Amino acid sequence: MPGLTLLATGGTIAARSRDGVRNTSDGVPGADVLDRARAVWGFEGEVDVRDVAGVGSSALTVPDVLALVEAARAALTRSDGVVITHGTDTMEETAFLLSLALGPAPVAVTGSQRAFDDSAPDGPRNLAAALAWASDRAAADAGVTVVFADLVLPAIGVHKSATLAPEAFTAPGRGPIGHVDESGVRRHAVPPVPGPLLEPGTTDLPRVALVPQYLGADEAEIDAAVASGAQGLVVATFGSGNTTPAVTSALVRLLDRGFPVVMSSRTGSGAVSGLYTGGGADLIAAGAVPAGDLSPWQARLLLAAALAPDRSDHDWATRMRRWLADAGAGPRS
Ligand SMILES: NC(=O)C[C@H](N)C(=O)O
Repeated sequence: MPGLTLLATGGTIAARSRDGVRNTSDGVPGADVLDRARAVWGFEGEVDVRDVAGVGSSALTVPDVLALVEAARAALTRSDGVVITHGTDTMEETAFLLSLALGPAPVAVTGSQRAFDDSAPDGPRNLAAALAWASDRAAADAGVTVVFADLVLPAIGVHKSATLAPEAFTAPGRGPIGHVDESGVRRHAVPPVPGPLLEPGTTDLPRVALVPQYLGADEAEIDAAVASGAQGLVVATFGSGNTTPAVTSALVRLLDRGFPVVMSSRTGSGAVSGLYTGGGADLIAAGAVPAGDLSPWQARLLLAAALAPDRSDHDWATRMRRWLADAGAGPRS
């Protein structure tokens, strides 16, 4: 059995530049990226390389990522662990979908902020670290992680927090759970790893809208989301879970007719709650589900997975609350 499978999807780690502009849709194959990474710390383990896509991550769709999930699922039957190279722009969403589908399987996602042909690239070291992590016992039950800039971050809660800096990812309140550098692999925390929520073979997810809060927001985006066929809605609230009076009223009306509404905060750190009347308290009283410390983007995918078709149990809210509790993002009932 080969040690690892590398699934290459493109992104800046494979991109070449011309006149200062990067092209992520005409990148180098995974084998070339792997060669450079092997040179960093002399990784000699066996790696089965598969090029599954060759695009910037902003061009990926949910069905594309669900196809990647299936490729990772198949790879896990042939190898001890999976490493995925991926653009950084949507890495936090892909890593989260992988964790919703695969639970505790050892999958490390990485990429770079600098192009393959940069004179001081960060990609080879990031991939070297991901290979070292995924082939180490420490990764065996840690689930999906993002390995980047020497840090090992859990997929749940990971967030791209810098546009260009090589230290591109954080997971406030949740990570890093480990480090990989010249001294080797160190794991110093056990992340909560809920069991899979997505059924094997899922090829698409129901449409879920994301509605942002901003000074003076009214119900226009909510109306547009419902009119466009959304089957659920995540509101990126102010602070600890608040919304404008107009948005609170519109969401309570939706909840009263059984429309799924989930709360997440636009702050980037900490959990949402029902602390204030006129906002979070009213939404939770009407049946909105608070998504703990999940970002609006990860909460959107969680709701979509909880609403996914072909489930015998149709209670999306129960499924979400159970998963959130197992993820350390909600109360245990
Ligand atoms: N650093 C990167 O990989 C950004 C790139 N635009 C991508 O997400 O594919």
